Amino acid sequence: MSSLAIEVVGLRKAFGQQVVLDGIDLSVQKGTVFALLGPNGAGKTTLIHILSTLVAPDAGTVKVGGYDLTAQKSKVKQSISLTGQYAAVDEMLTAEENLRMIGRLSGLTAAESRARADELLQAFDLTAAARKYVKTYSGGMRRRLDLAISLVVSRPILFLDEPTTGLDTNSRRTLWDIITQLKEQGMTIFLTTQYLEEADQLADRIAVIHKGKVAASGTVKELKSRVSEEVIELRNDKDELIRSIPTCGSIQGVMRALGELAGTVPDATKISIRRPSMDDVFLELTSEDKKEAV
Ligand SMILES: Nc1ncnc2c1ncn2[C@@H]1O[C@H](COP(=O)(O)OP(=O)(O)OP(=O)(O)O)[C@@H](O)[C@H]1O
Repeated sequence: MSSLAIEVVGLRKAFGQQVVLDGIDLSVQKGTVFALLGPNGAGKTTLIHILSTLVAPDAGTVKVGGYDLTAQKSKVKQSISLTGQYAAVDEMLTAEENLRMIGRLSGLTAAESRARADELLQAFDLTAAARKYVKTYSGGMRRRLDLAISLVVSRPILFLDEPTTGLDTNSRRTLWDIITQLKEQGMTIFLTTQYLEEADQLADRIAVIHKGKVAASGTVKELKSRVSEEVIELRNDKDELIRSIPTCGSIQGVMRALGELAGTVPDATKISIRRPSMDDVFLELTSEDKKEAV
């Protein structure tokens, strides 16, 4: 049996004249977290919608859970859960009612639905609020419920479209913990995110899509090492960043970079050297004028 949960080869999708995905190749190992990054409008949601059978591709082969997306669509559906940006939660019901309703709709008995709802409310720290209307929930509680709802019936592959967008730091960290636990239970998680830190924290592998193609893919470490070894940062009195310069990490590289800068940044009062971040990777891969490391 293949060790891959998702295999995509030559995937294409256009909406009218607009080519959104122009030959995407990627693969995701079972039991790992895979993060898809890309600028706004890069096609992340479109890709997740194709992989979760909501949108048909124009060309390419896609296997999800070992099944062919086109020829074995119902098998694919039975292998996946999806939490989208606008999940189907009824705000006029309580969390408990929402979970039980989805259980019943998914074919569980009343007793099974109740037991599964209780289990998920506990796992997602929603027991105290279980009987409150969802419309009274905070953004973080709401997002935990979205995720819980998509897990009422346990499936091996979970798609998460921007799971933490708009959440505060604490809620984001709680969701990261939950996602990590799901992975530890053996689930494969494919997520899209605008937060590079999220990909950095969670993902075993990352793909950056840009202009319809995979601009780069690999582990966080591999992607960071593609950019530069070290980044010099210059800041002013107010600690605002005024220049960042990628370097090859050698003393000569740092000296060269500083030599080239001489006299060009009179406002700079502080200097630091740091490892590249995912932001550097993202900018390097998606910006029109790339900065070469010196
Ligand atoms: N059903 C559709 N009909 C026409 N155009 C569409 C449709 N769905 C998406 N698009 C277009 O495809 C492009 C990619 O959209 P998509 O939502 O996949 O990007 P994204 O990377 O998820 O962006 P964001 O980070 O802003 O959510 C956009 O230009 C969008 O307008």
